[in-house]
Amino acid sequence: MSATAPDISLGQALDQLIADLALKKNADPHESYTARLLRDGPMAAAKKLGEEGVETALAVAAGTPAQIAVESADLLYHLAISLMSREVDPAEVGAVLAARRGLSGLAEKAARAKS
Ligand SMILES: N=c1c2ncn([C@@H]3O[C@H](COP(=O)(O)OP(=O)(O)OP(=O)(O)O)[C@@H](O)[C@H]3O)c2ncn1[C@@H]1O[C@H](COP(=O)(O)O)[C@@H](O)[C@H]1O
Repeated sequence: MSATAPDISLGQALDQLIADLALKKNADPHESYTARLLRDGPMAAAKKLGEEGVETALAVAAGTPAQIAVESADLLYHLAISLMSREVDPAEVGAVLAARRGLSGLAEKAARAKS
């Protein structure tokens, strides 16, 4: 991995990506991979997302930090495509994460086990 810190945060890069993808939604599928994936629909997007999840997991298990970063970026791209393919606003995902903030995963699990 690079010795210096990147000059863009993951949140900023994701916001930028999501804005860029919205502009590609109705592009020519011969000129835009995004448009091609969206044309192919949610089932194809889900398959691609699963593949990228496995590739990321394999990188985490045995890859270098740089390989993990590359596979993670592919995974996030295909997650963004998958959300678009089902018309889920990425802000909804953000809201779920924000609502969970400060609630320990362990406490949440324990509360679930009792109900
Ligand atoms: N961030 C990405 C991005 N990340 C990953 N990918 C694509 O996803 C692929 C990773 O999936 P795979 O390794 O499975 O690739 P593959 O086997 O060639 O894929 P398939 O043949 O199975 O479709 C990469 O090779 C890229 O082609 C991306 N394609 C596009 N973007 C962004 O989307 C923008 C719009 O792209 P277009 O819609 O193509 O103009 C670009 O400017 C980028 O910012």
